[in-house]
Amino acid sequence: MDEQREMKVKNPWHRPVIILIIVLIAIGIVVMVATAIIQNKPLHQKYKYGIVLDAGSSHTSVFIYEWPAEKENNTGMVRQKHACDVKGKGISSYSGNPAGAGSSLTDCMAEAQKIIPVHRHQETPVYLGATAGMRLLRMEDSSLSDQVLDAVERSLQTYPFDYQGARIITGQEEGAFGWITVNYLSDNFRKASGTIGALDLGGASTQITFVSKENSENPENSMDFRLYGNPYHLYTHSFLCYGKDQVLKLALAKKLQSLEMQEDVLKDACFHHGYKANKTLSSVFNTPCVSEKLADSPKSFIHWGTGDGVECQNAVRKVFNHSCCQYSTCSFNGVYQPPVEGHFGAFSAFYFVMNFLNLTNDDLETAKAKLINYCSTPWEEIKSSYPSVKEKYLAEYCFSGTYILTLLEDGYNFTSTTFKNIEFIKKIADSDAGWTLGYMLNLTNMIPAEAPDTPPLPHGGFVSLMLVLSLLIFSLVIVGYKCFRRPVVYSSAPKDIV
Ligand SMILES: Nc1ccn([C@@H]2O[C@H](COP(=O)(O)OP(=O)(O)OP(=O)(O)O)[C@@H](O)[C@H]2O)c(=O)n1
Ligand SMILES: [Ca+2]
Repeated sequence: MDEQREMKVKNPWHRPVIILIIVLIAIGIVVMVATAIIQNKPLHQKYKYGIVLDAGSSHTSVFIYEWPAEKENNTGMVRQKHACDVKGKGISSYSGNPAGAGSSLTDCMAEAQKIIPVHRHQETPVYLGATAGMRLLRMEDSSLSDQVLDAVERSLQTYPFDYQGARIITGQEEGAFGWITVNYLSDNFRKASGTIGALDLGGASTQITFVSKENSENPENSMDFRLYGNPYHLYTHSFLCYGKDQVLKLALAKKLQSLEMQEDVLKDACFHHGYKANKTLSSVFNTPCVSEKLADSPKSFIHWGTGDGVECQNAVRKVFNHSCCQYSTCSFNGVYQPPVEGHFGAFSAFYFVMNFLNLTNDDLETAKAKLINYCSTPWEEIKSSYPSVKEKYLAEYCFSGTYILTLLEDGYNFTSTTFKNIEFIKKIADSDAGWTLGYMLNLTNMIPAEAPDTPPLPHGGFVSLMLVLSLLIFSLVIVGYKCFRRPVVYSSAPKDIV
């Protein structure tokens, strides 16, 4: 019978071996990817903590920072976890009762004990930095400022944290650490994309800090840093007495000095029409910022608002002395300042005041016009429009707004064009802008001079790459198998020969 017989001439064990190889490759890939994922998956985050007390002239704030324990040297990792405002005034107001300065901290420090996990307490550093209020107290009486610092030190040592010291920081530190804070939070050091300047306005001093191309004409205004492998040449200056509370005293004192001796009514264009308050002379002259004391004058005066924004501007300009400058350019009071460069973040009272006045998004001309209008609003109307705002704050916003615009324009020499480069900010990435974060980063060596070695790929990228490559290999093996497997050979057998 002629019968075509189909016959495979393949090696009988060929197919199972290839299948076994493919299965082994697949298992190998799965194991490889699984290992990569497990090996590289972020560990359950363990956090470390640090506490910084900002003992400002008007009040004290306690800041708690946290960062992933295993990523101490990665920039951008430290964040503000909590902020607590200490009740009452700043520590310098306790010069008559130093112990009170210590006990004022108890509520906020108790909060810190609750927020930070107990097993981290012992290793959590605590720093207190005091600013312009304490600088002024030290100028008046250094033994009093020492007593206040001793009292806060004794208080802070009673907590289970790692107490690292309480000191009055310098104006340069205040400016530079504020600059570090805003640029750290904006991730500008890692991106190396250029930095922003920092403008800080407190109750008793104000700081301006920015990177300048100019060679500094005064070493006191210059600071050099190397951060993450990049050098930064900073211009910084802190004006003691030019915080908004002290400058108000300065402006009032100038007016009081020009009053006729017998008068006891002080007409003030920076306060609203209808505002009237009895004030003592000592409430104005109780600071080293106001040098000439008034003799032969009534012990109190009536502070009488006339609400004239333009006149207020003229009065505020008088607190800046432009008559002497021994450098190529100055801000005011003979202080060297190169022209402002780049973008700026303006925080603390710059923000509080401009935000209250709703001027944070305006250009300079609009802001001035709106402010003049605000200053001319009668006091009764202001009070009824903002019933929940403390009267003391409310009464001063016309003055403070005028001071801020004058300081920026006449003091620091911002123009209508460069004013647009100022952003009024309170927080960046949920952390307050201020000097405290930069201070802690510096003291805990968390900003290295050189860029730390980091893996070329982030974890997510690494895992994805592994996955894609594995799938590619797998597909290639399948395709290879299909294309190159030995063809099935059919052969026609010769008819049976009988
Ligand atoms: N919501 C707020 C909070 C504060 N202030 C005022 O803003 C000023 C500055 O506050 P702050 O930046 O906290 O100053 P300090 O740090 O206390 O002062 P310094 O930095 O000069 O030591 C103070 O006059 C305060 O009364 C305000 O107008 N509105
Ligand atoms: Ca401050």
